[in-house]
Amino acid sequence: MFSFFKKKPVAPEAPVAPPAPVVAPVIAAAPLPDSMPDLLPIEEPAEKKQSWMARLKAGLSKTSNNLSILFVGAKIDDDLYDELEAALLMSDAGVEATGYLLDALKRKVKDDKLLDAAAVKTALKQLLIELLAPLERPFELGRHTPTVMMISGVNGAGKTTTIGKLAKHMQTHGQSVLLAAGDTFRAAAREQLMVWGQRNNITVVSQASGDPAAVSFDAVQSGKAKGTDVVMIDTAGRLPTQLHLMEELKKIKRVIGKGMDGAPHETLLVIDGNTGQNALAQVKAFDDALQLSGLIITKLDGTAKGGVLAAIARVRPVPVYFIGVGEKIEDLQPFVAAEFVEALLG
Ligand SMILES: Nc1nc2c(ncn2[C@@H]2O[C@H](COP(=O)(O)OP(=O)(O)OP(=O)(O)O)[C@@H](O)[C@H]2O)c(=O)[nH]1
Repeated sequence: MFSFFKKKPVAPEAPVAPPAPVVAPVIAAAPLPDSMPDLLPIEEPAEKKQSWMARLKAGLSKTSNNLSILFVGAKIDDDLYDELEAALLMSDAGVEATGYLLDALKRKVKDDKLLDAAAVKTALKQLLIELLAPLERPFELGRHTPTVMMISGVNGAGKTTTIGKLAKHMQTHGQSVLLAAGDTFRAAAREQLMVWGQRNNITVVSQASGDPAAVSFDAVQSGKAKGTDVVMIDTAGRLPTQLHLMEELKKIKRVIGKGMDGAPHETLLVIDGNTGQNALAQVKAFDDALQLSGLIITKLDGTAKGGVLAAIARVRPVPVYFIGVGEKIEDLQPFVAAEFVEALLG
């Protein structure tokens, strides 16, 4: 059993197809671009290592400062509720979730006859945990061989770095991983993944002149032939308003399904948590197009918009598998509602 991933017993799969040719060009080692930091070493010196909770807390401090300050020596009156409403909206919790939380909190204060601000804060924490809990879902591996993951998102959301972090985590936990450089739009993105794969001994399927659907298909075939545990398919960044590119994503998903029945087993969206309500719009648009199975929310470090998770929970509750608070490998961790709320209002 893994701490980072939940391992399911392997289910019998359909007979393995004959090996497909894998294009795996050898490219000279080049300096890694800034956008793909070297993710090794995993272990940092103990004195430098902050615990996950400390890093999560530090990352969310801009959001939490705006909320926590309200409860310091406050009276429970309309002013407190007005300020709380403003703070929740400023944190990009959105109108729906803010209204829901305020109504529920007022009811609880009345029913439980809460008299001081500290008790109200505790009640708010409880309500937030209840709201966010349905987003919490352990990431399961081992149901399929390979488990095929398709990763999408807007430009710069953190897709490629997140794939790198997850691949290293999986490799560390004894899983074999194969990556598909499905971002055929940006040559540098492909090279970035290739160089990183070489350094970390992870096979990357790539095509110089690429159709992303074909690269994805090759990767799935190769993963099946080799009995790889996980195939992760990177895709080029795109905006939901670029309709032809959204159609391309749907095609990639369909073609992956032709490579393996039931694949992709995980259709993931990476969102930049710093974009607040815009991130919610992305969740809706990508979910409409792809029927997402999960989210990965990056860049929650330094954001004042951490409330967006409440908006997602209320409006489009797609499970959040992982959250990220920085560029290092250990800065990406499974989402746990109680931890998140503790960091926000602890
Ligand atoms: N501060 C911070 N930066 C992050 C985090 N995750 C990723 N990044 C950085 O965000 C930048 C963009 O990351 P990429 O992985 O290249 O993003 P992408 O979505 O693959 O980008 P495109 O290929 O252009 O679509 C890089 O500089 C990453 O190091 C995070 O949790 N916190």
